[in-house]
Amino acid sequence: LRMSEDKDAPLPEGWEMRTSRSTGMTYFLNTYTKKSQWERPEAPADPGEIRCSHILVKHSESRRPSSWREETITRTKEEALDTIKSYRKQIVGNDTTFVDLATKYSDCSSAKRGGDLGLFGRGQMQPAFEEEAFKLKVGQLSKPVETDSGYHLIFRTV
Ligand SMILES: O=C(CCc1ccccc1)N[C@H](Cc1nc2ccccc2[nH]1)C(=O)O
Repeated sequence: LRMSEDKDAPLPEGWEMRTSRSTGMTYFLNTYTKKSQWERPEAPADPGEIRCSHILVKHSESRRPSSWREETITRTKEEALDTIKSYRKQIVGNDTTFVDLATKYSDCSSAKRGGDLGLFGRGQMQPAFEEEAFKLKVGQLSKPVETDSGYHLIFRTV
């Protein structure tokens, strides 16, 4: 029995199993394009666009060492990484929420929206950010990600 015939095998990300109302036959729905197919998909559906929130901690070597929070950001890279790691620990430990920390501390204007960056496709965000964001499953929190802006925690929402 080939793996692909294993009816219990989980479907690749972005696909859902449906039953045809008219024939009772099983088909597969691409939750992004809303297109359906009879064949069981073998690869994740390409999301095209995803939606993420992030927390950014800038430092003195950031591309723009300034933000709504601080006119001139002087913390060192090391301090910024330690800070973003402590935020991740607090979130994973349920001591606070991602949105609360983003709103209070993120050095990006998206802080005003709990860190939400809205929907974006490939080619819109800095490469290192995009690469990690598109690896995330919905509901997953990244490890610290470094870009020219500073250190980020990324949370994929859609
Ligand atoms: O570039 C922006 C605005 C990002 C944004 C996109 C969509 C909605 C709201 C904000 N802000 C930068 C900080 C910054 N650098 C980033 C790099 C990758 C993703 C988000 C980032 N945010 C800055 O303020 O220096």
